[in-house]
Parts: sequence; C-alpha cells; structure tokens
Amino acid sequence: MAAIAAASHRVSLLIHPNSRRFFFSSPPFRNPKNPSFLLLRRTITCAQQTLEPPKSDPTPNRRSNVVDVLQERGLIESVTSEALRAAACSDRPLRVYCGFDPTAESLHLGNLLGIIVLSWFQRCGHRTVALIGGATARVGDPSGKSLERPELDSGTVERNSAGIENVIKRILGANSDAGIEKAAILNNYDWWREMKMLDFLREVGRFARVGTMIAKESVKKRLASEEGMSYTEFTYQLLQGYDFLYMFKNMGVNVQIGGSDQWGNITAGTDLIRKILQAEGAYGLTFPLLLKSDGTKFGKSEGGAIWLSPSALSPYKFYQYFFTIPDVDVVRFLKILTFLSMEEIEELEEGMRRPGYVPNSAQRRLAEEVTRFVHGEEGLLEALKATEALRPGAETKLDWETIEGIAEDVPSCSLDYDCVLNACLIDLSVLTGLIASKSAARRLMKQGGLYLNNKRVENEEKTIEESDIVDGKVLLLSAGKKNKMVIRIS
Ligand SMILES: Nc1ncnc2c1ncn2[C@@H]1O[C@H](COP(=O)(O)OP(=O)(O)OP(=O)(O)O)[C@@H](O)[C@H]1O
Ligand SMILES: N[C@@H](Cc1ccc(O)cc1)C(=O)O
Repeated sequence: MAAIAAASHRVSLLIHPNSRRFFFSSPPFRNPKNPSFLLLRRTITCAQQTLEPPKSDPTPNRRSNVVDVLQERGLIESVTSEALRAAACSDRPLRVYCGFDPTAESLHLGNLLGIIVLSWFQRCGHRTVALIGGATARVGDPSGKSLERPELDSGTVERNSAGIENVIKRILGANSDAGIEKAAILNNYDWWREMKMLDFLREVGRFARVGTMIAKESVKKRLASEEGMSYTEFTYQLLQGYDFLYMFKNMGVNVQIGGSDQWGNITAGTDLIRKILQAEGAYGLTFPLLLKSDGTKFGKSEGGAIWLSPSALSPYKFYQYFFTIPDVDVVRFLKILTFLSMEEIEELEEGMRRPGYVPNSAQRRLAEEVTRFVHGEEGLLEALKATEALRPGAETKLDWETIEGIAEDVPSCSLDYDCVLNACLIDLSVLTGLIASKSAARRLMKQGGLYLNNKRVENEEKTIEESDIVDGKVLLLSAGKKNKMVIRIS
C-alpha cells in the first residue's frame, strides 16, 4: 500500500484563489518530505498565480442545503444515508466526487447530469473532484451493459482522458467564476498503476464478500445472460469502491455521486470504507438516469449521442436539440439541466398554459441556459447566429462566413459556377437532392415553402443570378423550415 500512497497525483489547475486551505489535507500530503506533497504545493502555487482576484459574493447558494436543492429539482434517486442531509449543513464543507470513464473522446448529455450535480455542490459551498477513470476504463464497467465492453488500448484511453478532461475543465472552470470553489480533476490511473496484485488481494480483496458482489444488479443481470461475465469486469466494483476509499483516506473525499446505474459501485465503496477503515461518514448519492422519450438512456452506445465537446457536436446542433424538445419534457429538463430558480421555472410553466403563448418560448430558455453552461457565452452566440442564419424568412443579410459556419451541420454539396449560374431554381433543388422531383418542388413553391438564401421564391421561372451567389461563393436553399442545402460554388 505504501507504493500506492506514494503514487504521484495529477491534481489539475482548477483551484480557487480563496482556497488557501486546499482541501487535500490528510496524509500523505501533510508530510512535506513526501514527493506528492511537493508536487501538490507546486501545483497550487502555479494555479494561484494565474487566477483572478476573489469576487465579493463568494457563493450565492452557500446557505442552501444541497440535498434539499437536489431533491426539489428531481435530481436525487437514492442516498446511502439520510444523515447526508445533516452533514450537508454542518460547518465543514463536504468533499464530493463523480467519476467518468474515458470510453470516448467527449462526454455526453447523460454525463452532464454528474457535472450539474457537482456544480450544485460547489454552488452550495462544498468542494468537488471530477475523477477520470484512466484505470477503470481499462477494465470496463458492466453496470447497465448486457455485453462485455470492448478492450481499450492505452493510446485510446489517454486520448479520451485528455478529451474529457478538457470538457470538464471548460464547463466546471467557466461556471465557477462567481467566487465558487473550483473543482479538482484527478485520474485514478495515478494510484492504480502502482498497485500490485498481491497488495490488492491482501488489502482490498480480503474484505470484499463474494456473496455481496454477486448480488449487485450489474453482476446478477450478466450472470443470467448467455455470455456471462469475465473475472475482469466482475472486479470493477472493487476498483471503483477502492477509489472512494483511497480518496476518503488521503483526500478527505466523503461523498460519491453518480447516475442510478452506479449504485452498486458506490455502495461497494461505502462498504469498503466501513470494513477496512472502520470509518463512518462516507455517503453515496445517485441521480435518476436521463431518459429519452422512448425510455432509453441518453448515452453513447445507443447512437445519436448529444456530445458536450464542440468538435463532436456544434453548439448550433446542441442548441437546436433543446430548442426542439417536446413540451411535455421541457419543465423537467429546466429543473434538471439549468440553474434557474424554481420560481422562474414555475413562471415559465404557467406561461405555457396562458393564451397567446409563443410556441417554444420555454424551450428557447432551456436551450439558452444549457448551451451557455456547456459552451459558454461565445458558444451560445455562435448557436444563436447560426439559428437565425438558417431561419427561412429571416431578415439578416447572409454572408459567406455564416453559411460556412453551418455547412457542417446541414447537407452540402459543391457545384461548378457554370452549372449554377442561370440554372433554374426548381432544377437546382432537385439536382442537389434537396427535393425528390420537379413536381414536388413546384408544389412546395406554390405552398410558399421554397427559399433561396432565406427569401421565399414564388416564381417557377426563377434562375440563379450572379447577385444571388453570396460573396461569390455559396447559396443556401431551404425546403420548408427544416430541410436545407448549402451549395458551394467551385
Ligand atoms: N442518461 C444518463 N443519465 C444520467 N446519468 C448518466 C446517463 N448516462 C451516463 N450517466 C452517468 O455518467 C457517468 C458515466 O457513465 P458511463 O460512462 O457509463 O456513461 P455512458 O457514456 O452512458 O456509457 P455507455 O453509453 O457506454 O453506457 C455515470 O455516473 C453514469 O451514471
Ligand atoms: N463507473 C463509472 C465511472 C467511475 C470510475 C471510477 C470511479 O471511482 C467512479 C466512477 C462509469 O461507468 O462511468
């Protein structure tokens, strides 16, 4: 275990300038001769030099009990003990962690819930850790999975870890600037890489009861399946359990949060802490899984993931996803995914029932709030600009940059200048594949649904003139409100 204790810790930069008392205070960090202590000291010093001065109102929700807040918003599925509520309003801030296995280069909408719950803890004055599962991703969490996860090579795990670290830093870093304690980012590979098999069996395995391990939902389901389960995946719960114990002992982390599918792994941790350290005061909290309207989980395995990284999904598409959420889901999403007050959400809900309600107003608010949280003010502006540029009938003058900005998000094609100039619009809309046939294009035009550069066209004889080609480079055709085609002129 000594080898583990001495393992180096990559503690990332997200440390608030107010936190002179940085929270990792238990051994091995108290010993100034310990190399980890020196590393940590250096990291703090570097981080302090670059952070802005503290703001006057440190934590707006500091006095709120985070458990009450989460419960009111529908963000609690289970807690391991009701005593967490009292612990949340004691003088000592809680130290909370949520783990994310780097099984893809970006996190997705389902994972955002963990980030939001961490952010609520921060806003209520607690301290947070986002843990990247560099070690656990090499094993594969069987929770909620009917098949063994494919093995990930080291290169992929490292690339994915860097990707999700960026996402977490960007979101939690940017949203902690109102004087809120910033999150630390750790990677569990830093303590697992030194772990020896014999040490693991002696220090951890001896305290884990096979009966209890088999009774976990994630194991039971898999044992009943034809494929069964590998010994590797069977041990996953102990790895996650030991992470909690390690951080509890060495860093004073006393709460673990996760989606409801993580219950078995989280309780594996509280059990190990009780048995090995004979300590009380470690808590687990799970939030409900965010489900699509067809009842399936928002994830990455199911396809069509709503990614949080702008390189995986543009802020425009991200915004559009929330803008088009059905009315039945919008209030629940406002409570779960935004930090708007409950009063404001109630007002929006009442507004939806009032005559004269402008459709999608609540969705617009939801899309703005979530996009700002995930992509920042700049990302939101980009999304709004693209939304306006793509709105048939919009008055905004189109320019080449705006159309290029959305070209990745809508179908596009390239055509020769000679092929486009003087071409009939009806022919062009069929040639590019926007509309299936000329008769369908004419019908749509009669109904007022065919647009060139957002301007409705009603003349069947309309041909493309030089002045129609935006900045001499592109055309934007729209069939109805939703179907678009960007034509690049080569
Ligand atoms: N739809 C969801 N709603 C709430 N939490 C989720 C959702 N999906 C994942 N999480 C949470 O995010 C964390 C990381 O989970 P995990 O890596 O298994 O997600 P995943 O990407 O959905 O995986 P996969 O799609 O491969 O099942 C866990 O705490 C998990 O409970
Ligand atoms: N098991 C979690 C990730 C995780 C990894 C290590 C932990 O200590 C905690 C959580 C998941 O599936 O994504």
